[in-house]
Amino acid sequence: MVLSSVLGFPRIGPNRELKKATEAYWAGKTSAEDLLKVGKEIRANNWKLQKAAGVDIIASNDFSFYDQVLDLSLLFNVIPDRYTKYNLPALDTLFAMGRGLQRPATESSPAVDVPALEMVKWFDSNYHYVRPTFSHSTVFKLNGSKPVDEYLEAKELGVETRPVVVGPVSYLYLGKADKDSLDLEPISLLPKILPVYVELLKKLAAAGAKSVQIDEPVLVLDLPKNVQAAYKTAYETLAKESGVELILTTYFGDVRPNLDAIKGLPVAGFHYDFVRVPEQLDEVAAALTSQQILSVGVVDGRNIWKTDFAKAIKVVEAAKAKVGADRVIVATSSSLLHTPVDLANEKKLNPEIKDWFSFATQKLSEVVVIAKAVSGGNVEAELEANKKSIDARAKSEITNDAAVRKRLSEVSEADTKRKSPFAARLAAQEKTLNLPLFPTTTIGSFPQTKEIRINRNKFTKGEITAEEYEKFIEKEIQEVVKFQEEIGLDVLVHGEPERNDMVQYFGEQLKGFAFTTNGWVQSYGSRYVRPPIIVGDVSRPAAMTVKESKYAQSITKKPMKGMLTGPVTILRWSFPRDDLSAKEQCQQLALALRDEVNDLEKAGIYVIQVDEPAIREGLPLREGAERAAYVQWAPESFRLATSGVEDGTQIHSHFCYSDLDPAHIKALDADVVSIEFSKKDDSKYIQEFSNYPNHIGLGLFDIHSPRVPPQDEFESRIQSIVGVYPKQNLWVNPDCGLKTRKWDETKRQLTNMVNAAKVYREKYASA
Ligand code: MET
Ligand SMILES: [Zn+2]
Repeated sequence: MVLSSVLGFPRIGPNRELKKATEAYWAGKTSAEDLLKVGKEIRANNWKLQKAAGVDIIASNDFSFYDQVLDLSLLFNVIPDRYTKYNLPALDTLFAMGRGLQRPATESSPAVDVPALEMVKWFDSNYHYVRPTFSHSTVFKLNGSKPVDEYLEAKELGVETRPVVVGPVSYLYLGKADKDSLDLEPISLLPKILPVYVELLKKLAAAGAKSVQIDEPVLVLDLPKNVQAAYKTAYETLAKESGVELILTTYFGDVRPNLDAIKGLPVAGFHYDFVRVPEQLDEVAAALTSQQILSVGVVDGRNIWKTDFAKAIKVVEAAKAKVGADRVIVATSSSLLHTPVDLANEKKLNPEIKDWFSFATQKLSEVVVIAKAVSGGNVEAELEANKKSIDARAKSEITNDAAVRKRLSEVSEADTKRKSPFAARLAAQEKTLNLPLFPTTTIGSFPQTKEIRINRNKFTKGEITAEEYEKFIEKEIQEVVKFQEEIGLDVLVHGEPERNDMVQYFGEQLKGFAFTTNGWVQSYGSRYVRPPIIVGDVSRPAAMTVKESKYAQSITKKPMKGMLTGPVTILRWSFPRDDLSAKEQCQQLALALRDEVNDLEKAGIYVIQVDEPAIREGLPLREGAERAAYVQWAPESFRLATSGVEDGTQIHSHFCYSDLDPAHIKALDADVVSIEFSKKDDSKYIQEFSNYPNHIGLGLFDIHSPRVPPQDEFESRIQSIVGVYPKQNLWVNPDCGLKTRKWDETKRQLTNMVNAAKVYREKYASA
């Protein structure tokens, strides 16, 4: 009998109950007890749901009020001193580390302003974890009992669970040294943290847990030798001293390059992601001892597609043939945290398309059916229905648009190159645009006010007509344009008032996309996203942004910048197809955007910005062929979208979010790029892009903060940049769009920025 296993379930609740409860608590509207109660209800529902679906191995401790890695930091007492001095209850310490602690001054105490710990992307997903931050003074000790409590809580409900915790090597390797301990290498703390893991595992065993899912996802990264070596130390200790069976769990990639590090470890078994890397089966199976279990992840925890049962069963059968039915478990590829909760909540999806989807709740039955199928159970009806749906999708016109395929097959290399090299383009652009030294601009969005949101809602609900809404948007554009002219910005934007979200706005107008009404997925803390779904071949039925940009240009003599989201970013922030390569999906998006870029140019827009903030996060986790291919096709897609214009049309691009590779950015061949910079106080970082051959704007202020840097601060920032970059290459702009700011701050921030640029312009004009 092959068992079924689910590695974790979304904790946000079917109707975002957790978000509502958490935010109400933060706002001081409800008590901690109220919040704890909601958490308990969500956990109970999740366990019961899984049990009712027939899942054999159900996870506990997959719940979190913020982030599962942060939970471990609290549990292991990895709490930097700056969060302990206010004597907060545990729950508030958790939130202080996750989101910072701000309190106004009172008569008896000064104001508190402690920033949050660093937040980092969880591998290549859109989930973010809070980075463990270690210092020489960190003292590991058990500081609570969350995993044990939640195990017992499930048990009381009659549900036997398998607790899940992030393992010691991954926990340390995902962390970093605190500011005061920069010489500390986190992995060197292994001997100190192991006893605390042992204590925790012993407590779980004492509570009755027979096995524990111990997540070691860093095994899919390129690991340094000392980290690889840490596995043996860690797991020999844990296995020997804890008295509980461990299932060492990996996901999101290929473990083979690190297989030697875990081969022969005294654990009960291993879990691998065979959705991402089915090819690893032979080698990982061969590395098992004769007793060890193989948990086979075949139901995708990262996407919304119905599992192709025939394909999944083949993989499980192959595993069975290698290790025997009693040592195989059928599982989700990863936790289901990254999928929306329940497809049943979607009332508006086209039924043809809806039949292709499977959200977390539906995936539970999938694991169960596959396990039954390979155990000889009778699931004929389920297999047949599944085959019908899979075949229908493969044959559907939505997934096969002959015109799109033909157009893509005709793309030539010339289509991905501008007509002339940068120098010639620049000369042509100087004529069209006639910009001063240190041209000033913004990144696109202006404050999304309450009024904007109210009117958009009214329009969506049909409470105002399209004409009324259009008039409202025009009025917003007028105000934004007028303001920019008043303070003397050089390249204007229309402010993006018509856009709900920089990806959704385009997805809604492109053919090949579907949208959910309730398909929320946790991004970080109480922030959830609802990614569009690429369901079929993508094309652009009609212009998407021309009307607004053209209108904006018609009311000013200054150049108006058109504003688009790039192909890589649209792909990365959507649920992609699993039946077409990422590269081809990106190229289809690029062609659709190319039409838009060309139409903007035709409409008299001669500066066009194509944002690619997600280009870095798309980089495959490991070095190798896949990564090498990505750094080719991702910039190439951008160039395919932007190379149809004349030399005199200036193409901008924009990036925010950390750690860009200058070589990667260079490959876009954009005339001007703007990058996030204001928070990088590292004096080395300023050099990073100094060889960038085209023009560049380093973001001069943090758009996430209401703080208004005074003019002289802007001047000294410009001063330090002018020392490193050729001054004729430089633009002056913020870090990113201003949509989350208030008007008052924005006005003062931009005024100071523009005035500082003017000072430098005059200085060099007279020099
Ligand atoms: C995350 S990048 C955002 C760019 C977009 N044009 C904006 O200004 O909001
Ligand atoms: Zn940005």
